[in-house]
Amino acid sequence: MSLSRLIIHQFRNINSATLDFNPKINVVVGPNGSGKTALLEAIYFLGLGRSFRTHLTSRVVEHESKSFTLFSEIQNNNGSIPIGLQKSKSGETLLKINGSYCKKLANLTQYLPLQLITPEGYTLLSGSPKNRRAFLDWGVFYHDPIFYPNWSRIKRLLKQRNAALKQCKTYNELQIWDNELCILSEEISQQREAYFELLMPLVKQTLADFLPDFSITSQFFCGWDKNNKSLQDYLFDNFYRDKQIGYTSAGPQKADLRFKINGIPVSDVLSRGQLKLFVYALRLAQGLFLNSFDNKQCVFLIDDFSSELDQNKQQILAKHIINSNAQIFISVIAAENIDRLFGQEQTVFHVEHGKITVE
Ligand SMILES: Nc1ncnc2c1ncn2[C@@H]1O[C@H](COP(=O)(O)OP(=O)(O)OP(=O)(O)O)[C@@H](O)[C@H]1O
Repeated sequence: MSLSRLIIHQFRNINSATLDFNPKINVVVGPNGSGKTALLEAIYFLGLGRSFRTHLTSRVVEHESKSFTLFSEIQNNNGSIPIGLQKSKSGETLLKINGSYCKKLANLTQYLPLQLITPEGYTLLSGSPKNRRAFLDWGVFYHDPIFYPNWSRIKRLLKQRNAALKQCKTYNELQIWDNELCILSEEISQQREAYFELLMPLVKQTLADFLPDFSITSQFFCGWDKNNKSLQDYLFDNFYRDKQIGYTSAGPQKADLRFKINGIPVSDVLSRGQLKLFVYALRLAQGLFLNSFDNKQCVFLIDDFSSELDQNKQQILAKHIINSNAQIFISVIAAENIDRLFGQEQTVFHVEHGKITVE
């Protein structure tokens, strides 16, 4: 899957643009505040139906306009799919996929598997487990079609269970949710673990190039200590404690990925540049996985490619990006080094005050 064409109207400072993209590498060059991130944000909006910078559509629509519109052509294994999305400041959404109106923005996710890497991307490793669950679940979502319905059901069950937890007096009153919750939790934990086991060898291959001086261990934590007791037993034993804190403290909603060097979390050992390289290794591996196991092409949005990486690391990273078989959009402030890194493989877009031109 790749984005072959994008027409933008009134999105941030981009008033109007018609862009034909390279199926491999697209470099977006421009000074600060020119609209590079706005272009990546527009692509992200098409892939996920939301922004990565704000949850308020009114911030994304051009100041003087009432709505933004994005038209795109997405190429997949069977041909081309037109997608149109319009969102207004007052909250109306119009989505058309392949000629038919569509109500759910969530339907967009199946057309353009997107990975975003921003300068703050290292929070995947240093931030809360929620970030790592989102990372893992992105891959499981595309790999295993029953993951999403299972996970949606678990989220609903947990919401009901947490509400009931506050009211009930004995554990037995929760049993009605826990029977189904435990079965589904086992299932999605197995799906997550199976995906992680297949992904890690790809991550390690890339890490051998990116961070050759470190030996990094990885571990999937399913959300409770499986070797100690079953989730059913945890839910029973934690009843009074959970009731006090007001939520369920064990289960797949607490899953995490743990990466360590000599037993210490990577976020306490690696520098910011090194953490950024680790995040690249993780996300590039997901792109490779999607390509080799799921026969889909991933789209990478890389905001501010060169930040915090020295020349040598940029070169190693560029080599992996070229070999990733994904479609890549990279934003940079200055293009000089980029030509040397990506050579003939790229199309360069210049952005100046929201106007985009092709080199
Ligand atoms: N809703 C909007 N309407 C019009 N302009 C906007 C809107 N929201 C933000 N802007 C402006 O759009 C410009 C583009 O911002 P963007 O973040 O895309 O810049 P950038 O090229 O990525 O810059 P940097 O290199 O500093 O990250 C900024 O000048 C910003 O003030």
